[in-house]
Amino acid sequence: AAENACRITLGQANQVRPKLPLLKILQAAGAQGETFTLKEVMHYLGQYIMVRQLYDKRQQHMVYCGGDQLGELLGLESFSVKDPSPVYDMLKRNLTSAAM
Ligand SMILES: C[C@@H](c1ccc(Cl)cc1)n1cnc(-c2ccccc2)c1-c1c(C(=O)NCCN2CCN(C3CCCCC3)CC2)[nH]c2cc(Cl)ccc12
Repeated sequence: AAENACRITLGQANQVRPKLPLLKILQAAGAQGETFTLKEVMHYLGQYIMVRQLYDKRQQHMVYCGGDQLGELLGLESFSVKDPSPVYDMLKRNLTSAAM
């Protein structure tokens, strides 16, 4: 019925499609497929930072991504997880809506 159709489209509506450079980073962290929720994108980016050991072991909120593809995408050598704005700016540039 209509509400089911609505739920199906809503389900699809919050999917995003990462552009290739970001998709490669997510896949390096174990992501499968080409469309994700924003929550999944953030999860895989966090996993990527952990697996590539880009965070400072002593100051664990600091991420040193210079020289890594993540740093290329962010245009940053480092950032603090306490200020997500550079990450959101990068996502705006590297995510398209998958609903289309
Ligand atoms: C609140 C959240 C966040 C989420 C988004 C943003 Cl833009 C900032 C901040 N967050 C808080 N600390 C982290 C973090 C810190 C160091 C290393 C890895 C992750 C995260 C990030 C997550 C995540 O999915 N976080 C789950 C719980 N984290 C706690 C921290 N844990 C580790 C901290 C370092 C030592 C080992 C555990 C991992 C699980 N995804 C991210 C992706 C990026 Cl581009 C940057 C940071 C994160």
